[in-house]
Amino acid sequence: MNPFMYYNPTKLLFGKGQLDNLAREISRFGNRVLLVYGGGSIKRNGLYDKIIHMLKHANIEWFELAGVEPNPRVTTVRKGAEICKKEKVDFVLAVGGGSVIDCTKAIVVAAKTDEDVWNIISRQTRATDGLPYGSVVTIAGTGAEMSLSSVISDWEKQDKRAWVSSFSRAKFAIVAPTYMTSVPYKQTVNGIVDAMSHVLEHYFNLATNVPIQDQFCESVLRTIIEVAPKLLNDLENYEYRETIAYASTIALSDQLNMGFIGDWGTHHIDHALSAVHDIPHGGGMAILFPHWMRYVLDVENVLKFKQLAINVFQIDSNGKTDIEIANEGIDTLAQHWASWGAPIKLRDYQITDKTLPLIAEKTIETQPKCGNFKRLTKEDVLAILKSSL
Ligand SMILES: NC(=O)c1ccc[n+]([C@@H]2O[C@H](COP(=O)([O-])OP(=O)(O)OC[C@H]3O[C@@H](n4cnc5c(N)ncnc54)[C@H](O)[C@@H]3O)[C@@H](O)[C@H]2O)c1
Repeated sequence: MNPFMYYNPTKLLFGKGQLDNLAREISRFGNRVLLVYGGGSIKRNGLYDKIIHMLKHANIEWFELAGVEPNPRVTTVRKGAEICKKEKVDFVLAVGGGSVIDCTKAIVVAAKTDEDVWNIISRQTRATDGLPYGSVVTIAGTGAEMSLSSVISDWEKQDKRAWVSSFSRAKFAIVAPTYMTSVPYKQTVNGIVDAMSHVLEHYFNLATNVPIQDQFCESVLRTIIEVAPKLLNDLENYEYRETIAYASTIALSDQLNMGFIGDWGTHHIDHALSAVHDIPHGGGMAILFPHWMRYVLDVENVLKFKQLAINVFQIDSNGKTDIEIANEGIDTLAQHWASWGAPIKLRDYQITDKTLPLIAEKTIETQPKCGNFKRLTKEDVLAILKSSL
């Protein structure tokens, strides 16, 4: 493995009752709070009322930014930053999923500069300061609560960018499976696929001597595969929600990938795809990942695919070539996702071959070094997209 430094100071409060610590955690940093949330699911499941009650009780003044879009827009980030500046907000609280958390990561840096935040998101300049923020996570999948990264779209330019800053690290994350029982079936599937795709992105790396990291990844994948169908048959089951939520958080907390960088090429393709078509991230990953695997599999890297097939998908290797075993593993992954109801082809989102060259162009334009396990050219990206139709 490569030498590494691990530093993740986000305080994680996980599970039943942890929400009760919210006001205490906020009060360590401020008492004028911007509450950021999405389309209103937190009002329907009672979380909003509970949080407002806690803020009032702790004499914390709050302002609100509601309506953060799935695939959050830079225009919404600007709105949030304006509220922070005008109301002298000293802490931002994200309540929701990856979209709300990502939007908050951008708001906190935008609130501390007069520069347009897109310059930071598009990596023309770096953030130099940021307000502190925390999150209450209401949907499992992205793991955005423990990660530095944020993904923001400029819808007018059809541009979606992943960016990082040391100021986008949360002070705390409260992961609340209790409030995840209201997540609808389709979004639950998207989240499960997203968490698995993060683990798979780590798994496909070029480092040598990473047996512990490999087995961490394999055990998370095996557990998700075992629990996901149970959860999908019983959406209100707390224990299944808890397991998937923990898998999702750990998948992007940098604990599975110490000592190497994973591939991430498929994520880059999906960012360009959803910049053009505004589809859910988990849905895009479900379509793209098996096709990326089939495209990059070759005799030089087959052993990693074979290891995945045997250790995670329990493929019987008797009498089969390495390539056959690897392909059976890929097919089994795709079958699991399809059987859970994940989309399997781009046409499931009414996407045709018309926009594929543009998506390939955007992928490489925003990420010239696309993929680490296998570096992809624009032609490679186009071929993967075509096979995903
Ligand atoms: N920052 C990162 O590290 C990272 C990683 C992966 C993906 N992302 C980004 O995150 C975004 C997707 O986030 P997401 O998958 O968490 O979904 P999301 O935040 O977009 O939410 C999806 C939907 O679920 C609803 N929802 C959320 N919680 C709910 C609940 N408890 N009950 C009922 N409905 C609920 C929301 O209102 C929304 O309509 C994408 O923009 C993606 O690019 C970020």
